[in-house]
Order: sequence, then structure tokens, then C-alpha cells
Amino acid sequence: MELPARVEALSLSGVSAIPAEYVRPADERDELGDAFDLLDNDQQEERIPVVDISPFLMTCCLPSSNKEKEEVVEAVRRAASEWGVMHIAGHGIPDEVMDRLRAAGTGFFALPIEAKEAYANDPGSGQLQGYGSRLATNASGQREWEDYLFHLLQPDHLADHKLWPAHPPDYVDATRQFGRHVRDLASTLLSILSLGMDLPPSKLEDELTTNHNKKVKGDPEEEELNMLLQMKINYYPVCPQPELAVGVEAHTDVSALSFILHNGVPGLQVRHADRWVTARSESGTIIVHVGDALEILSNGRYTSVLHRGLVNREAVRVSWVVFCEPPPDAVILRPLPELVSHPDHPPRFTPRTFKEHLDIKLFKKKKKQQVIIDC
Ligand SMILES: O=C(O)CCC(=O)C(=O)O
Ligand SMILES: [Fe+2]
Repeated sequence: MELPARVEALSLSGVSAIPAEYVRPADERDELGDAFDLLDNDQQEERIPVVDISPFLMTCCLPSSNKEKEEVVEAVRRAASEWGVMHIAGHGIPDEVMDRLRAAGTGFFALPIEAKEAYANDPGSGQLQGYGSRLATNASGQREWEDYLFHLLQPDHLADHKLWPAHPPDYVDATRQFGRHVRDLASTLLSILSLGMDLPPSKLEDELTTNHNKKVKGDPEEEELNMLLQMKINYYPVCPQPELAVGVEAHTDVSALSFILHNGVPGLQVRHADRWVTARSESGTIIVHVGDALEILSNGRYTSVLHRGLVNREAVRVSWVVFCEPPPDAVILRPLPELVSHPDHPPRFTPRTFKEHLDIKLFKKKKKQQVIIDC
């Protein structure tokens, strides 16, 4: 039987048993289940840390004390090293900006599938941006229970707004406005994370935008590099057998940082202390993941968090993930020299461009090898 291209169509068809392509291997199924049930039955005390970074936001009337800032740096440092993930409160992005973003993405996915197909991507021919579903990317031919929309968000002048949905009419403005805010938040967090390693605040962002291939400084051809923000809206339809499927299989993000908003339906799980912890809704916060690029730059002081997306029987889950990454070819990801200058702290990662790192990860996934960051 030929499967529908979209998981949404499969879900709406009312099947009671999911096709074999979506059934996970036995060892992975042990700990799967309906995300609502797993959250209800989670007796563990340990929660993903919530960190309020408001002392770092420019407030003209109430300047923050150094002590308040030091406490933020320590809380972010701990969360980034012990968990690799945190809920950020006091991030300065107004509620109405986040609500508008959610309304825009929800409006797009509410369109009939045929209307969304006008935005279909074509990974086979290199067109990654657009509406898609995860085809099998591993040797066993398994698929994930989600459809998505993917496009470059920032820098604005590189974003191709023609590829962004024209419906709902607010999509472009709402998503663009959110992009500007997340860009600022990324800079603030990278400063805090630099301070957390006793380095100058601009260190991490400078390293993520340093063109190691450039000729001489001052060369007129020297490009101005910027970090890229990529938007991925994950749409997880209702699943009749959530104990057999996953929305997104366990992985670490290749990015430096990833920012996640969602529609309040549970599903995100992170690996911590040898168990899966289901993320709770913490109102008004944004979830931030440490990705591979930051783990490499920090020589492992910060942890690229292993995570996955579960599905459920009751409600569609939607998440908005913004990946903040270095430009693919020009920047060499390597442990910061300041962190590896002592013989007791040798570099744990081989220098590579972001693109090379990504290619190695994809190659291993196809071969169904264990995906580890270095090789
Ligand atoms: O849906 C989520 O909360 C996480 C999705 C995710 O990990 C990803 O798209 O990389
Ligand atoms: Fe992810």
C-alpha cells in the first residue's frame, strides 16, 4: 500500500493501527507512550530549570545590580552544563509577539493539505525550505509522526519571503517580527554563556561569526558574517498508537542554540541523568537548547542535549523551533583556544566547519551508526 505523503492525511484517515514504517524498534519502544499519560505519571522531582534573565535586558529606569547579573550567569551556566536545556523567563519578547507567531503558524497548518502542498519542499533536489514530512533518513527506513514547515528566518535580507506562506496574511509580518526578537535574545544568551566560562561577553558570538577562511583583515572582499536563524514549525498530528511511534526521534541539534515555543500540548522529552524527562508548560517562557556547535566551542562545558518529540492520542501538538547556527562554510567550529590552553584540558573535538559537522551526522544516521558528536 502506498502511504499518504503527509502524516496529517494518515491521521485524518482514521487508521487505528499505524503503518509499519512508523513503528519504532523494540528497544526504543520500552519508554514510549502517550505524552499526556507520561506527564501525568511523572513522579520525578527533577524539572528542567527555569531561569529569569531579565537583569540582562536593557531597562532604562531600573539598572540591574552586578550581583543580580552574576546570579543569572551562574544559573544559566549550571543549566547549560548539567541539563543542556532551560526554560527562559524574563526574555523580553512581548506576549503579543509570541501569540501572533503562534496564530500565524497555526493558521497555515489549518489550511487544507492541498493548499499547503503549494509550499512543498523537495529535499532530493536540494530545496530544503518549505512544507515537508520526514522521509526515511536511516537504514531501517523508519518515518517520524510529523509534518513541518522549514525556512530561513534571519538575517532578514537573506530570507526568501516568497517561500513563506501567503496565508494567513499576517504570516510574514508576524514571523519576521518574532525573528528580530529571537536574534536579540540569541546575542544576550551567548553573552551570558560567555561570561559563564569567564570569557568576555562577546566571545561566543564573535567565534560563531569569524571567517577563518578570510584573507587579510580589511580586505574589501572580506564578508560580513552573521549567524543564521532557521525556523521549523513541527506539526504532530494525533496518533492512534503513541506507544509505538515518535514525532521526532532522539537527537541533538547541530545548532549553537535552539529556541522552542509550543501550543501547550506536551511532547518534548529531554535526556537527563539517564532518564527521559517530559517538559512541562511554563507559561510565558521560551525553551532553549544547547546544540552541538556550542558544546564544541565550550569544549564540552556546555552539553548538547539529547531530546525527542512524543505524540499522543488526543491533541495535535505544534512547536516552533528556531535554530541559531553559524554560517555553514566559513566558520570553523573548534574548542575556544582560551579553554584548551592548559595541558589538563585538551581539546575534545576536531575542528570542522558547521557544514562538515552536519554531513558527518547525516552520514552516520543513514548508516544507522550511533550518532556521537566527534569521531
Ligand atoms: O517539538 C519539539 O518540542 C522539539 C522538536 C525538535 O527537537 C526539532 O525540531 O529539532
Ligand atoms: Fe531538536
